[in-house]
Amino acid sequence: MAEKMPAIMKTKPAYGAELVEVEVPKPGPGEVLIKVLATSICGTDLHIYEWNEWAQSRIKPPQIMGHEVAGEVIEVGPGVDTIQEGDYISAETHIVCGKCYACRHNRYHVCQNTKIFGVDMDGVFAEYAIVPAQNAWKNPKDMKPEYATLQEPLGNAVDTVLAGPIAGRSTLITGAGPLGLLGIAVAKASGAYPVIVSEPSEFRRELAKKVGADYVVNPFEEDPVKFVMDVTDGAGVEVFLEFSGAPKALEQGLKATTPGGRVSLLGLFPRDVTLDMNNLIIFKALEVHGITGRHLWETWYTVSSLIQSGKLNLDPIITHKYRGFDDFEEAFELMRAGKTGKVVFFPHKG
Ligand SMILES: NC(=O)c1ccc[n+]([C@@H]2O[C@H](COP(=O)([O-])OP(=O)(O)OC[C@H]3O[C@@H](n4cnc5c(N)ncnc54)[C@H](O)[C@@H]3O)[C@@H](O)[C@H]2O)c1
Ligand SMILES: C[C@@H](O)[C@H](N)C(=O)O
Ligand SMILES: [Zn+2]
Ligand SMILES: [Zn+2]
Repeated sequence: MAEKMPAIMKTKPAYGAELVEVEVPKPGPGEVLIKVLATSICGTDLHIYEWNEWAQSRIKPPQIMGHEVAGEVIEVGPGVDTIQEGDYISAETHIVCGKCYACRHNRYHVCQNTKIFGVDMDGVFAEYAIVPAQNAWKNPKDMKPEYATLQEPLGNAVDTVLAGPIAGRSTLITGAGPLGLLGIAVAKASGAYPVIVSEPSEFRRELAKKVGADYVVNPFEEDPVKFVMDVTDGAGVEVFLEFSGAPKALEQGLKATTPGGRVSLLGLFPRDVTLDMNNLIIFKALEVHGITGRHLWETWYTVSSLIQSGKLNLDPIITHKYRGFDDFEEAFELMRAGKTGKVVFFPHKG
């Protein structure tokens, strides 16, 4: 194995990142070293790349970026007995403490001491990467690396879609970015019908259709509430899944949800949102869920089984594949411009 490797690093507290040569790391106690077979870009990586306000407050350059991954374990550190060399793993990115009030209630997804790799420490946009053994998830050997790396964001989508009954339920999804697209795939595989998607980008509406959306609407040209009412004979949808983080989409989705329906909110809003709570939520007796991260480890079992079932239509979502990291800037700029679904790197060129 080479001693040095290329890695996409946030080198400076400014826009962008650099492709640099760094030492291949050694796994410490409780850690494993993986050969990265596939790694994908998350919206959080874009925020770090853009150096937005959140990134400025959280990231400490120099740091290797990236957290969605699939790889083969090539070395285990001292004290690791759950994972072996040769295991094919993906990784939960939230490193939880196991000791706080939330963890002791089995609510690891809201651990108050959560650290995230690729955010609070070096990540996986490299040929080799360190993963804490407690965060490793073993994959079946025949799972394609480009699917295995998507399991972490798929976990977000699964928790959003499956926070309540979905089979046979009319469903509105607002936002068909990478996560909304994964949400469509999960909703369709789980039997939702009809799945209506509100998304302003034509490119992403087309992707939504390819993934399986039954109806798409452009909320900037047509009223999505009227659209939903027309499709559902005036009833409104049973399930509203918010994947855009757009305040207007939230309001429209709540209006389009049938009284007594279910709402799951994953999108993060850029500012405080003002809503008519009485008429949009309370008098409609809506069931509202905030969604964050993934349930450990129940969600991973569901995600893995859904992929293995062959029912998740992931191929149209993976719009860009890169061998090596040489063209990483193009990948980031395309994603920033909203011209992608999921972007996957295969770091090893050979
Ligand atoms: N809660 C969590 O744990 C968690 C985890 C990951 C991501 N997120 C959030 O989930 C959201 C989706 O992530 P992503 O990577 O797909 O983001 P993205 O920005 O790529 O996608 C958002 C999509 O919403 C669309 N949109 C904008 N305005 C809209 C409107 N008025 N109506 C309908 N659609 C509209 C955009 O065109 C875009 O395609 C983001 O807000 C992200 O921050 C939350
Ligand atoms: C780190 C963040 O981007 C990640 N996708 C999460 O679920 O929290
Ligand atoms: Zn992420
Ligand atoms: Zn904790």
